[in-house]
Amino acid sequence: MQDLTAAVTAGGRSSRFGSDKALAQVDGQTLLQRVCASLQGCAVRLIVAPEGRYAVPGWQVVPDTRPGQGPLAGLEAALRAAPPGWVAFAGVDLPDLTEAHWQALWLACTAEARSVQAQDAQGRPQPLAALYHTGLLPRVTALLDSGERRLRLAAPPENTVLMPGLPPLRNVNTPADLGP
Ligand SMILES: Nc1nc2c(ncn2[C@@H]2O[C@H](COP(=O)(O)OP(=O)(O)OP(=O)(O)O)[C@@H](O)[C@H]2O)c(=O)[nH]1
Ligand SMILES: [Mg+2]
Repeated sequence: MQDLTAAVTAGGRSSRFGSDKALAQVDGQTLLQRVCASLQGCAVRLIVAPEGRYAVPGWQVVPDTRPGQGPLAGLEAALRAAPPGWVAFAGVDLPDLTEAHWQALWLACTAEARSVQAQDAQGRPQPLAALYHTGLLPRVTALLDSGERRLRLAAPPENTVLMPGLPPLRNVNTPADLGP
């Protein structure tokens, strides 16, 4: 984990949630705190968000280079700010993320890989709780410049390692997703 740069992308508007979901609580902790806790073992720790919106001790806030353009733009800002190497990139809205999730992805890295992503039970990749290499920055910038916004295109499929079998990650988009 020391060799990974942590980057939590938190520049969204939470329009479906209705208030800032990063500050919503699960078991006495905010969603942002929970995701940060899963990445506390990383030496460099970044939150991509507007300056002044969040303060987490030990975490550096990096502003979006293209505010409001979505998580692919958040990844661009993260890859730009990170030292060369691997970035653990997470959404704020995955309260069940654990250090074990990141360690499993880290162990699955290969020499050719530029991204490592968990696959859910339906076989869908999970690009918002995934590893990305800083070498992807020119590709991500070119995608955004061309108007592309889909995070799942950030890495070429042939350089993406998919890992089935990890515990499913709950994704919070509305207050109902927080459970009863
Ligand atoms: N840095 C950054 N992160 C973003 C941006 N847009 C969304 N995100 C983050 O990407 C993650 C997943 O995005 P969504 O579930 O769509 O969150 P959201 O955009 O805040 O919510 P909605 O407005 O309901 O779509 C969350 O962690 C968001 O904070 C952005 O423009 N910049
Ligand atoms: Mg959104």
